[in-house]
Amino acid sequence: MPAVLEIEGLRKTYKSRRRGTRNALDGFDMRVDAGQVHGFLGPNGSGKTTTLRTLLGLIRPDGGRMTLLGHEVPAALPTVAGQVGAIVESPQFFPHFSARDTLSLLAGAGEVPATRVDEVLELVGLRDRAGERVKTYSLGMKQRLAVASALLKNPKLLILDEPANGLDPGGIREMRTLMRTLAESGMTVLLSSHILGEIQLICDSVTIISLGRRVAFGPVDEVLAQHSSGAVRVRLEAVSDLPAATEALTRAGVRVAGHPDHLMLTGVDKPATVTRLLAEQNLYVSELAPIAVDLESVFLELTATAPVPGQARQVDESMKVGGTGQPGATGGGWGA
Ligand SMILES: Nc1ncnc2c1ncn2[C@@H]1O[C@H](COP(=O)(O)OP(=O)(O)OP(=O)(O)O)[C@@H](O)[C@H]1O
Repeated sequence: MPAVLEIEGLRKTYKSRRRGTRNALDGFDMRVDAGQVHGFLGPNGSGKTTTLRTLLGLIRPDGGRMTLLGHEVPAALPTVAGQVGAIVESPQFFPHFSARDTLSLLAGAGEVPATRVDEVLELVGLRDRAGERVKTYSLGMKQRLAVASALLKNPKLLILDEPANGLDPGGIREMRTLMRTLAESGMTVLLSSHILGEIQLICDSVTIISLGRRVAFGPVDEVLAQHSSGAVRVRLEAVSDLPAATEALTRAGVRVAGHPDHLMLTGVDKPATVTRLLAEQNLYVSELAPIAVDLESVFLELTATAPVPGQARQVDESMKVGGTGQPGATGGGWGA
């Protein structure tokens, strides 16, 4: 599958006399294949927006290589810009314009056929409110308008920073359907989001960034499998057999945690071994279920951002160069 977006060893340091020096990107790598919906995940301050802004030529990197649609950027941005739609920061719209006026203006400026305006209004679910002024729109409706504006040129690659921001549950579901529809039509979608359940449902593949470096990437299923704990829940036909099963499994080197009506096993390579071990003792399994790990737990583990009772974690202190925090001491943070 060809890469629509490739980043190798991207580095960016922000320097400010007042705020000091900060490594936002520290040799970051990324690859997004054609036709995929790709999730870009990372804690606050981990470098997502810096990556996207650098790709779009809004920030100059300190090192590394980037390609969009097979062309080196930023040099080839004038060539590829027409094939990339992006919302990286909340766009500002004229409050007294309607969605249709706004999109017609943008279509005219971008030499997009006027008929495309109604197509994108329909796609993002704004058709019925398209004639009303933007200032009367809810946050979610403005978000839909932003997506519509990025879709106007029917881009090959659509980059969206937090597209579900401000959407209600129905809107989030519609956005999910829209992303999938776009991917099925051949468009590649790169979206950053903090709604990990949503990413797990929508995305084919993900990149997780922490402290300006890639800490996981690949198809969602593979990332989950790589970080699966190997935990298995076992129920027996007779609950009274659980102590005997615990003894047999422990003797065989399996770690067992007992519960009133089941056992939790960890460190099991092949669940079939458990069935065999127990059957040899005339103990019969009624359920053997691997415990699925979700993207949220993988994310919290890899970025070290799981909440710690009694501690208010601070945002990305660890990234300050020459400051009190040391790289890797903590992950990024969710706080203010
Ligand atoms: N213009 C800037 N000047 C100085 N530091 C900056 C600037 N922009 C970003 N940074 C710093 O670079 C780091 C990465 O920021 P970035 O906005 O890329 O993170 P992010 O992953 O998009 O975070 P969030 O999820 O909160 O949007 C942070 O420490 C941030 O404070």
